[in-house]
Amino acid sequence: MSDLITLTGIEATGHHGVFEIEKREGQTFRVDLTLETDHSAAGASDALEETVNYAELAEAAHALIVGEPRDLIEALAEDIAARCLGLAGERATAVTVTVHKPQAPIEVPFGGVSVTVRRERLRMVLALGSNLGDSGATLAEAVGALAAHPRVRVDSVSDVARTKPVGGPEGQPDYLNIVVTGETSLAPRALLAFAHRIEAEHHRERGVRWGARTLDIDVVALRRTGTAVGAAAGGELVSADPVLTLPHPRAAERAFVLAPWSWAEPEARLAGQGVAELAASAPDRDGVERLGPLKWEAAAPNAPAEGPGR
Ligand SMILES: Nc1ncnc2c1ncn2[C@@H]1O[C@H](COP(=O)(O)OP(=O)(O)OP(=O)(O)O)[C@@H](O)[C@H]1O
Ligand SMILES: Nc1nc2c(c(=O)[nH]1)N=C(CO)CN2
Repeated sequence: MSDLITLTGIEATGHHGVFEIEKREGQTFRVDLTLETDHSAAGASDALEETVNYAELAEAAHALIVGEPRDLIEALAEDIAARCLGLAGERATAVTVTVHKPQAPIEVPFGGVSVTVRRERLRMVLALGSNLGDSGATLAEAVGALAAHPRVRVDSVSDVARTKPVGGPEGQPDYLNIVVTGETSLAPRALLAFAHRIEAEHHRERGVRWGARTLDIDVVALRRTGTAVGAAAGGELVSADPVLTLPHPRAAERAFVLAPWSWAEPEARLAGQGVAELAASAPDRDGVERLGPLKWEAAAPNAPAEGPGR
């Protein structure tokens, strides 16, 4: 989508800032935002329901400027981006938000200071595994925690696979593995940090490489929205960053990831190849047994609702 809705100069007094005096006295904040959308339907029908009402976007940004004080304008920009994507839902793919702070406490003459964030809705594929403790319950709670995040939407949870351990020390218990697909408006690094937080809540310890673990959550792939599941590498994010390598560097050779993913999304592709075909030729394919659905809804901390960025 390459059509835009742009709002500039949404202005109000807010109480954001690191310093106590900023929180107490307040100052002017100004916001510009651009929503990436598709105007073809609204352009043809002339119907407000087919687009995102710019007044709602402006009111949302205004409410956050005058609302709960944040220390950083980065955090305010992040909140506004999330709210706009939540309001727009499927009608937008991305938003760019700039927060200006013209009276910032800077001791030298300056012409202006601002931060800009761009956030987009991403299709996500996560692989979860566990081979210590009550693995079924742990996986169910982890899916519940993912679904309860306001900026994550879980669309499908694969059947559970019982799998033979791949790599790592001898004598580990079998794993339970699942794949979760859905959408997020979190930045990729923030999604990984959230996954690590859920792992930590389940007492994940990192010792021996590929050692037994209570819970592992890997980001297998992220894809821009608006590209079909089966599209060859369509919109797939690629990154060589060791903190978050995309797609996951070992996913394409792991039947314990590929098989459950193909059960949840039979047409899925990874780096241009069919996931089901990759699963059928992965070295560990004979160690994968399909058990059945995971009952996770009851484990959700809050009932899953709405969608990313609400
Ligand atoms: N796509 C990714 N998903 C999850 N972690 C990743 C990814 N790319 C890089 N990493 C990094 O890998 C590091 C090790 O992750 P972790 O301890 O989960 O590895 P592991 O599950 O034992 O092994 P493997 O990476 O082979 O699945 C993490 O600190 C993380 O920053
Ligand atoms: N069967 C199985 N083997 C593994 C798994 C896993 O989830 N399942 N995870 C690993 C590192 O992430 C290493 N080996």
